[in-house]
Amino acid sequence: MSWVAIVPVKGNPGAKSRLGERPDRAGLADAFALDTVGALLSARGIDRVLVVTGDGELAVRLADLGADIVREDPVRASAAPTDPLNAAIRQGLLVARAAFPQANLAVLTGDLPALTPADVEHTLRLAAGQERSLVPDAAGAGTTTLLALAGIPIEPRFGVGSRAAHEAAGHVPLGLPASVSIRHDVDTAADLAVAQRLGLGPHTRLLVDGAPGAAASR
Ligand SMILES: Nc1nc2c(ncn2[C@@H]2O[C@H](COP(=O)(O)OP(=O)(O)OP(=O)(O)O)[C@@H](O)[C@H]2O)c(=O)[nH]1
Ligand SMILES: C=C(OP(=O)(O)O)C(=O)O
Repeated sequence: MSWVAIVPVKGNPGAKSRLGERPDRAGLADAFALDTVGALLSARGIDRVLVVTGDGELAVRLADLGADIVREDPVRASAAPTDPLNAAIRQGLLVARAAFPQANLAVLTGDLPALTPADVEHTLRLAAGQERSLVPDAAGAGTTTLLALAGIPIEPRFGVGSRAAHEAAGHVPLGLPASVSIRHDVDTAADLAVAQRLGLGPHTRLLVDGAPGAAASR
């Protein structure tokens, strides 16, 4: 089966504010996106990765990895000032549906620095059996990945309580244990310490290993 991934990336200066005021915040936010996209590009079954972002510098680095960039529409975002994340995702979904009408779609948050290609491939195998599905975050209330088969409408409702909102819209949670990398988005320093134990992707590992103990002690 053929899948297109859509990844929203806020970019800097505002990204990952819940990591707190720390000098490596912006670099870590970039690294999370690079590692998420790198794992997706290495996963069998993912044909294209579309990144929706307004951060031009990061877009160049993501494009160098092999991502297709959808430049976030500032008009669209400002028309939905309370919900720019879902506005950006809708923008990516429109591009994907128009360019790849036969593809199944998977929306992933761009903050999965421990994501492995093997976990992506396992997720896609499970998702092939459901018109609409989702992967909850490790805590269970949020969503890291929202999936729909080709031609099935998909309405993103990311944000607080998104798992329940997505389930109400017909997305079935896939049977993945909380330990798998695809359930581990990183919002806080504590999340980063957990992701470090799972195994970080190369961009994030470089930053975290450069400051030993930083992830666990903040
Ligand atoms: N393109 C785009 N992506 C967004 C936007 N807001 C959040 N994202 C991305 O959506 C994913 C999940 O968002 P969050 O976990 O809230 O990330 P964040 O907004 O950087 O983090 P906080 O500042 O701590 O809320 C991450 O990949 C973000 O980069 C947005 O306005 N536009
Ligand atoms: C975007 C989400 O959560 P968070 O911002 O906490 O990562 C979500 O779970 O839909």
